[in-house]
Amino acid sequence: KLNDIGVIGLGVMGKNLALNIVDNGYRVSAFDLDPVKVTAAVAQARAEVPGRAQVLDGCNNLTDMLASLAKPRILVLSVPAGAPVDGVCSALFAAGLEADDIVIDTGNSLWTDTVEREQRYAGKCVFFSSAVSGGEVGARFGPSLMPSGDLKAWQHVAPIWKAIAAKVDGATGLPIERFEPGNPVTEGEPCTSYIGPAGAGHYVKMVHNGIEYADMQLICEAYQLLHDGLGMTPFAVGEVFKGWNQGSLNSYLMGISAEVLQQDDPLTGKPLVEMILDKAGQKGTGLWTAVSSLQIGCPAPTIAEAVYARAVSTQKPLRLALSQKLAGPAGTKLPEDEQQAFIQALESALYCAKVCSYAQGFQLMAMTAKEQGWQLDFAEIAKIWRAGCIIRATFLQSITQAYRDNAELHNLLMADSFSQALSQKQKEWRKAVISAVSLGIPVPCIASALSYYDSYRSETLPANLLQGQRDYFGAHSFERTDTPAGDKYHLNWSDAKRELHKL
Ligand SMILES: O=C(O)[C@H](O)[C@@H](O)[C@H](O)[C@H](O)COP(=O)(O)O
Repeated sequence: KLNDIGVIGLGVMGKNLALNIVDNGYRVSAFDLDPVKVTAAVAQARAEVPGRAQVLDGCNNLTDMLASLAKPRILVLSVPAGAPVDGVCSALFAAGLEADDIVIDTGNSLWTDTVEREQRYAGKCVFFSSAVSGGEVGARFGPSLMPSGDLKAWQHVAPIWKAIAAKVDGATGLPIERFEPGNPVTEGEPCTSYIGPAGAGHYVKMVHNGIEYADMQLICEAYQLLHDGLGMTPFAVGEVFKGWNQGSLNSYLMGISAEVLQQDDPLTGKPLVEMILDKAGQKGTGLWTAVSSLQIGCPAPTIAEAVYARAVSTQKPLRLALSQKLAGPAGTKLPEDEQQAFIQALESALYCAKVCSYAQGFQLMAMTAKEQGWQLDFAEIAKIWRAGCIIRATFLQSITQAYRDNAELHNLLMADSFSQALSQKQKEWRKAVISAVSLGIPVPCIASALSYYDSYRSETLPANLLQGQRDYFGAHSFERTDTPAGDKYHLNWSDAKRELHKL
């Protein structure tokens, strides 16, 4: 009997996706340039559920893989973004791939590359894509999947994707999680649905990662405030996070942050986090999101600040030098009697800033969708992010609801549920930022989100002076508040009479 699907690239994500597909009853062919990885994956599939019928067939080359698959063939690529994707495609064409075979790129590819590949490979194969979120455990037991491209191809892929995707309870919206090989979650709503034409899925995943950056940075800022500002141990901060994880800040990232903070270093016995060098890595998706927001003119300061925070963290020598040169506030600890109120205020601040970073991400997707002519369903996107992915959080249910109430929502801050919550919590948010500033502790994301909030609730912004400045030095002209929109004026600043001209 021919197999149902092939997986190419058996690194952590590829191997786990393959095992997940096998768990769900599909026959899988697996290939990797490294034969050791093939043997290991086949052995793991056998060992995890001894004696089970469905198998993982290891292939020695792509020709064998193509021969082992039912047509039209479905091939999952789990290789690094960029040239490796094209490398595998060329090798598949050489091995005999056919025009209606479906190739699915599951890496973190730049969305414009995906658009270009679909066109470039048209007639040689159906180049499809499905971004995957959830890391290695997600890939193994249920990721969030963001497929896009040819709709007919999706019809072929959908049954497998819906089977392997994370699941949520339809009524509560809560994840249904089980991490047992051979015993997949089959009940509940799958966290995957067709996103749109080529590139749309990778764009949505990119924004997911931009929001992920902001979420992570916000939690890190809270940690530094509690650790440096209140003198709490990492373990004690972990306890606070565990408490917050029971409330409106419930999320996968909050949960793992508590675990990381309460983990001791196997080598020294000290809190592991105190042995980890404070230099953050990044592989590009957050940066792409910030760049996309700047290009399209969608304010996403909290996402951008999260990218910058990673950048400044890598400049350790400069920070060490400047920490000896630059003065800061005298008091660096919050008095005991203010600590409880501060922890509460910080919880509100984190919630408000989190809402703002999601508002930035969803508005960015909406503006790009308009530009690209995509029909993105934001209620559905929030729904498939409720489980499996890195930003999974109960609060995504409220976003789903907000877009179900109004699919044309311009910005999440317009939704009553969020505008009321932020209006109610903004006092505490300000208190947290004021304390951070007076303690000299950097909160680029918590504070930029507050400025974002205050900018959007400002009927008038100082852009009137800015237009005056631009007109003064560059005759860039300005619109007036008392004439029809679009009418442009320029004042002759260098002329003593300073005449105003309608352009
Ligand atoms: O959704 C996910 O499963 C993750 O986001 C995944 O895609 C990956 O871990 C990031 O790419 C890490 O990104 P950085 O290395 O840029 O932090």
